[in-house]
Amino acid sequence: MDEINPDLQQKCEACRAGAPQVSDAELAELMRAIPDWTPIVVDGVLQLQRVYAFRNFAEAWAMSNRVATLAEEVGHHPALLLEWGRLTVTWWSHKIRGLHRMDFELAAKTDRLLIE
Ligand SMILES: C[C@H](O)[C@H](O)[C@H]1CNC2=NC(N)=NC(=O)C2=N1
Repeated sequence: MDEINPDLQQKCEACRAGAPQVSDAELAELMRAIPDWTPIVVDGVLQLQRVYAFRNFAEAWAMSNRVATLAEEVGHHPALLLEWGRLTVTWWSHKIRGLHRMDFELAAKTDRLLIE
């Protein structure tokens, strides 16, 4: 098992067991900041999901690379489903099996990676 990069671990507030999940009130408030995203529940775990549409596979692929680069920078990772003309991005915090404020921040950052 290769050494876990300690500063990456520190960087990701949401990646620690015991990190706080957002409350229902915070969820409602935070969702207003990311109106194009949808809260979903998968295997009992609350997650944030958005489907981005593109003209072809290459553009969806390029966006997936930008999101992957963001994830590596912050040490917090989404699920990415890459298809022809579509990229589905799903953010949640694995360790706490739910949503941390960081998931909302990263959803907003993901939107800013779109190149119109
Ligand atoms: C060791 C590594 O830093 C941790 O497993 C990180 C990796 N990326 C992660 N990403 C997400 N979304 N949740 C996590 O709990 C998580 N943990």
